[in-house]
Amino acid sequence: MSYFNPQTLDKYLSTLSETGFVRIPNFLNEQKANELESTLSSLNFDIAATVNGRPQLFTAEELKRKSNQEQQQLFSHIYEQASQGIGFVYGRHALSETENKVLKNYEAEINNDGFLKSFSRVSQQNIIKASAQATCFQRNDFLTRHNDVVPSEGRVYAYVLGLTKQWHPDWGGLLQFFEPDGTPTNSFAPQFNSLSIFDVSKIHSVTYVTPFAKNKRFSITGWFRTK
Ligand SMILES: O=C(O)CCC(=O)C(=O)O
Ligand SMILES: [Fe+2]
Repeated sequence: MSYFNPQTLDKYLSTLSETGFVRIPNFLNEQKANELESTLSSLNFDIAATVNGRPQLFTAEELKRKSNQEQQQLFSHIYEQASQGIGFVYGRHALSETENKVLKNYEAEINNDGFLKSFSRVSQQNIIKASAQATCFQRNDFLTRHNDVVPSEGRVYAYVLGLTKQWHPDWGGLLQFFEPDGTPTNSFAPQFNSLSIFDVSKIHSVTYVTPFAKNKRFSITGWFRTK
């Protein structure tokens, strides 16, 4: 059984090179997508947040150990920065450090030669790897506008593999693109087993997940890289 759904990537890759982004539906074999979804549903995520302008990771226990006052101070600092368009809060689990077999297997599959070659061809750059992290956005999580350019990592394309089974667009959590002046353009609502790919220079955000979101927004995200 093949890990990916047999489909021709070519038409999607031409859209990617013409517009800078594309979404491929039904990307993985259905059974593999279900397996990843149930893996993420029971995974421990650290909490990634921007503190004093720097990304920080907390374990859930570390946050719980803080007093109410410390938590309030931390979040009022995070929200003050966010009000100026800086920062994020969401759950993250790095695949480079995971012991989980299902996730390890995913990482190996997304790094298969065929993909790396296809993405090298479209970008006309030598893509040597795809990085990966599992993410979970729940109520009150967000990721403000940014681009994904990191020259030291040689990021070329970002990808988001959607693993949320049920989502309502009114719950937020949209992958939202913007013009450089902040005008919103395209937007992708979470969609199970879709692979969204975009040029790292595109400005984007994950919109605030509302307090009435009933589910968690699970994804595996990463970058196709030259370094
Ligand atoms: O989860 C998403 O849709 C995008 C995540 C993202 O922009 C990032 O991790 O840099
Ligand atoms: Fe991003």
